[in-house]
Amino acid sequence: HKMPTPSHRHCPNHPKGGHGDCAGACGGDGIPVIDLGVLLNGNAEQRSQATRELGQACEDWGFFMVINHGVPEALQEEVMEACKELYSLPRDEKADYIAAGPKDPIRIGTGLFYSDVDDAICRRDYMKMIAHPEFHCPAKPAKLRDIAVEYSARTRQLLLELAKAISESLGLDRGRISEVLNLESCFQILVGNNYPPYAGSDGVMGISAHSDHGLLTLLFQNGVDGLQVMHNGQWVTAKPLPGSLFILTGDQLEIVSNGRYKAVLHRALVHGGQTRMSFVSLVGPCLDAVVEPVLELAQNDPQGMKFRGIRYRDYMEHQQSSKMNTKAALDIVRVQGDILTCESTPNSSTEADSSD
Ligand SMILES: O=C(O)CCC(=O)C(=O)O
Ligand SMILES: [Fe+2]
Repeated sequence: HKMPTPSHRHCPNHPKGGHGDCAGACGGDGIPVIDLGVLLNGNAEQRSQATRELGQACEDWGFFMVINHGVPEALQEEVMEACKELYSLPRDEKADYIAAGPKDPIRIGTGLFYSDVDDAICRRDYMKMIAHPEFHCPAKPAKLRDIAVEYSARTRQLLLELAKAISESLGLDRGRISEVLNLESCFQILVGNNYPPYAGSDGVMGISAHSDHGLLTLLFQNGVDGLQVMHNGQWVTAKPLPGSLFILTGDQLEIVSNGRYKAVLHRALVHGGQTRMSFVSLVGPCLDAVVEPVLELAQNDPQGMKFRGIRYRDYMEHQQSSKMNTKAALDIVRVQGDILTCESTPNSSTEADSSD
């Protein structure tokens, strides 16, 4: 059953029109803002209010900004700098990673392909490294390791705290999602995306519409906007509040919540004159966890169980091996006859392209 809808405060940034009301504070365009300081350290009443707002953000948007998150800005700068250095290494120092396949723990790639969902050429360079349960990191630049160890630990802790509050927002014990997904052994990947400037950016974009395969994704950027999230059928450009981090809901949250919290569809545009960079820290279930709707949620749902169980490792493999985009990967576990909208594009010619 649904929690009672909290009384909506009117969004001060949107006196009229647009997306109108939003729960709690909100940034431009009504994107919800979650104050982690209040969520973790507020008094009981403040915490339960913040938890309701978090649930509302997951349900209405699948996307929000966190403020007072405790990840030092200096550390974010260091991540950005180290990543730039990695990109600018001579090619032979990166050759092993460039040759790596989707199952390798460290991978550097250049994407240039046509996406027919967006009718655009997608142009993105990326660096991916698995950070948990085993930590992997390129040997150069030498400073990257310490920075990545700390950054991955801090963002993982933040995302796991959010997972507890999200669990509570679903009316479950705080530890329930963590328990069913074995988040102690969670999968975590860091991704640095680099989008070169593209003058006359008509028909060119950075990354085509997709949802992330994990549970929760944290993202920040180099001051150049371009991330868009789908909300109420419209693309909304995400403009971060100073000091905030973006959080996106992933496919595994949609599955465990039995469809109540949907994975957010998102994409990134390129900038005409500036390089855009984004940095992703994605947390998912333990690779061996069989992900399925939490039993209590399915039992309380008149439509019953909306997804079948699947091992996260298999889900990821499926998502990465098939030519698809948007949210087609979820269809493999969707229970037949379900009336949820399906946004799959079976004839798509794009590669699987989300943060893997
Ligand atoms: O660059 C962005 O803002 C989005 C990146 C993204 O969606 C991803 O890496 O999965
Ligand atoms: Fe993504």
